[in-house]
Amino acid sequence: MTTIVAVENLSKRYGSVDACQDISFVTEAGQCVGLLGPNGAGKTSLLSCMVGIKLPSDGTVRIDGQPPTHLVGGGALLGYVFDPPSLTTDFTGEGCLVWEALAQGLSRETAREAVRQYGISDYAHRRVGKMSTGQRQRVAIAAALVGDPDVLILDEPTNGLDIEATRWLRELIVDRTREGKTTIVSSHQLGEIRRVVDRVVVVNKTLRYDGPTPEGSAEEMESWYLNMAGREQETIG
Ligand SMILES: Nc1ncnc2c1ncn2[C@@H]1O[C@H](COP(=O)(O)OP(=O)(O)OP(=O)(O)O)[C@@H](O)[C@H]1O
Repeated sequence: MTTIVAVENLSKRYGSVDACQDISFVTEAGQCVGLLGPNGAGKTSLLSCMVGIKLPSDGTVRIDGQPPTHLVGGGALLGYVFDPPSLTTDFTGEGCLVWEALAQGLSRETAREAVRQYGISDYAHRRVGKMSTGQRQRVAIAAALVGDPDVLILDEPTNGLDIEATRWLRELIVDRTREGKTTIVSSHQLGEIRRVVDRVVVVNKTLRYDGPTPEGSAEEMESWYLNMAGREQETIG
């Protein structure tokens, strides 16, 4: 097993707000890891530090041994999508993929191939600003995948996706894992998460759990999660 993502003693503070406190975990190449935690638990802050769009207050992140800030434009290693996706609204869907491909030193044809491969041809000619939430999300995911990155980080990617698109994303993640690619995905959809991940990490400011996805019914998983996230008392009370 080769460690591809290493988070070590990561803390993120915004003024007096502690979003993440002393979080450490590693992800092996080829794993799919689900990141769970209640609203405000620090998932987006953690993932933002992991991809280098925010700097940790303390601690380090290494993607294949390098700080993520050294990987800007290095899409072959790292792709990511946050919610809402950061796409230029005046670009067409295809334009976004072309932009991303050229930034990575890839050809326009690679971008056009990705439009076909990721099933966004029906609306890729439309401007992002005129797309539905789900269409935008699919374009953002396709743009993140244009360089076929070894590591893909997705923050609540099923937001706005319909049932067909949710299945599309699930199959895409499962295929990536089969190919030995790494995916880290945050979500509030426990049922969806357990269908694609090998392992879950639960945070609520601090790391609460890092291990295999629990077995059992949907209700049992929900109770397990609330307990891990430190929410069981509040829910029962
Ligand atoms: N830019 C910011 N400035 C100040 N506080 C922030 C900022 N971004 C996040 N926070 C705070 O940090 C904490 C963690 O927020 P974060 O968005 O990382 O949580 P999350 O787990 O992704 O939440 P959700 O599930 O609701 O998306 C929250 O208390 C939030 O209000």
